[in-house]
Order: sequence, then C-alpha cells, then structure tokens
Amino acid sequence: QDTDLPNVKILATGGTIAGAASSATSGSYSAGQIGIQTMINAVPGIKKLADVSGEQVANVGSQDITVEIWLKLANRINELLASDDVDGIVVTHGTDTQEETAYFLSLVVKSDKPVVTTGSMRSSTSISAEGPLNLYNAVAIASNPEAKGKGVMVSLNDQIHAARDVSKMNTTNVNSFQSPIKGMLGGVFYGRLGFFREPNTKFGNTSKFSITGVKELPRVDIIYAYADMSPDLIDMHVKAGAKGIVIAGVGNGNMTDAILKAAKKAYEDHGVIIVRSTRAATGWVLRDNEFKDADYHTIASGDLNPAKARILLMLALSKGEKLNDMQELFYTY
Ligand SMILES: NC(=O)CC[C@H](N)C(=O)O
Repeated sequence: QDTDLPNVKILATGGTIAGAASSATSGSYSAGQIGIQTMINAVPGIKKLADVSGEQVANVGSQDITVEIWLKLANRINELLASDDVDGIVVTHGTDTQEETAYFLSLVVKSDKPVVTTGSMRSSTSISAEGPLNLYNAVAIASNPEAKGKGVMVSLNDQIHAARDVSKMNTTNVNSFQSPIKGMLGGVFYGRLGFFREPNTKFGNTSKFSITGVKELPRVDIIYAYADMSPDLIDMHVKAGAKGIVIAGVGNGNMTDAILKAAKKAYEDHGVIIVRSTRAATGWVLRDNEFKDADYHTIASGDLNPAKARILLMLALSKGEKLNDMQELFYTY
C-alpha cells in the first residue's frame, strides 16, 4: 500500500467488462464471468494511479440489475465514502442499464467525492477489448480532486458524462455512450483528464432523496407508445399494481386520445401518477405542448428518458411526493 496515493474502491457488478467468450472474434459471449481481482490485474499501471481494492457486489449482465442491487450498491457507496480512508469509487457495470444505475446513484449518494461508473462494449476476451483502458480511466477520474462535486459520472471511450444526461445510443459500438442534449462533462486520455462544463441539476448532497431505511421502491412501469395503441394497456398496469406509469410517448410525449383519457382516469380513480416521456432518442418533453397537462393530471419528463423518468418517479413516490410537486421535480432533478 502506498499511503501517498488516493484510495479508490472498485465495486464490481458484472457486465461485458467482466464477460468472456470462447473466441476473441465472436460477438457471442456471456456477461459477468470474471471477478474483480482478475479485472484489476488486467490493467497495467492501475496501482500507480491509486491504492485500488475491489469488492464484488454482484456479477450479472446489467439486464438483470434489480432495485435490490441498486439499494445494496448505494448503501455500500455511502458507507465507504463516509470514511476518510476512501477518496473515490468506481463501479464496473454492464452497459445496457448503466445509465439507470448511475442516475439512481446520483440521486441517493450523499457525498461530493467522485463516483464513476464504467463498463465496456467488448468482452474481456475480445480482440481490442476496451474494458481495461476504461477501468484505468475511471480510476484516474475517481482519484482526481477536480472530479469532486460533479455527481455520479459515466466514463467509457475516453469520455466523461453526467449520469443524468448520458444514454446508451448504440447496441454494439464502443462510442455508444453519449449525452445528446447537453454534451459530455469532460474527457480523459490515458488517465489525464479535463472538464468542459458543470452538471446543472440536483444530485448528491443537494438531492432531497435518500435511501436510508428504504427496503423497496414503489412499482413504476413504462409503456411504449405507438400509433393506435389500445387504452386498456393503462388499466392492465394499474391492475398489476403500478403506482406510477411512464409513457414513452410519440414525439413530444404524445399518446392517443384514448390513452390520455385512460391516464386521467388512472389518477382520478387510483392515484396513479402518469409521466410523459418520449420514445424519440433525444429531446425535451415540455409541459402544455399539445394539450394542458393539468387537464389530464400528467407530468412532463423534461429531458429525462423513460428509464430515468421511472427512477425519479419511484424515488418521488417512495418519499410520498404528491402530484402538485411532481412537475418541479422533473425539471430540477
Ligand atoms: N456491453 C455490455 O455491457 C452489454 C452486455 C450486457 N447485456 C450488460 O449490460 O451487462
């Protein structure tokens, strides 16, 4: 142990970065195969950046990440960052739901020390695997004092993104992660890094959300909108126990007139909160665009995509937030 170096804890959850295949040139592989120590050993020079140690929190493809894993991970991060012995955290994670985990953490981690999630698009046994460099860069960010106070960051492919703003935009490309509306926060090149802008929403110490004592979150479902969709979809989700529904609407959070009426009824009869997001890859969903949201008790998601709008709605419902305060939350978190 080198006491002059920052202390960085790596919490591993699985994903392609921990994936392995029988062939270096096959796109078929299994996620979450190798352990954290093997991953650390594959990164030359990592021990010169920081005193790194790893913990295995889960080892799954991120399609199998659960609220239970989110709570376990967030609680562990809060516990570690409360200690003077830990300067920053790296989370290794599959890319499919990485933006969800990162956004969730950004709302409930109570520290201004850096937390960086990373992963890879190519498995550890692939030709030109990029996981080791991504992990090297993530550790460099987590150990850099300049990265303090920027919330949870997502770093792959030499880029640093704000958890809230980033999305996986491509199914296979190493340049998959992008922040299409606000752009990246900064860049990192073999551990040298710089920031271009500040995140401008609430997170970390300024977030009103906390998971202290929280064991589960209310059910919030997402419904994908399309032409001529049937309004009984809303009833099905309400019957299944959803306390909130996010509509991945067409365009600016639109949906058929029949769905809109069903949404209004879901709130009036069952108190189910309906948030309008979009199935479009990027863009704002603003209040009162083609109808008055108040007439249907709907909330506009701002620039939160459906998966992230779901997370904010789950946390808001678990805190007992009411319809009247919801719109403000979606514009500020
Ligand atoms: N590139 C990846 O990480 C995607 C693979 C896997 N489905 C996961 O999210 O863990």
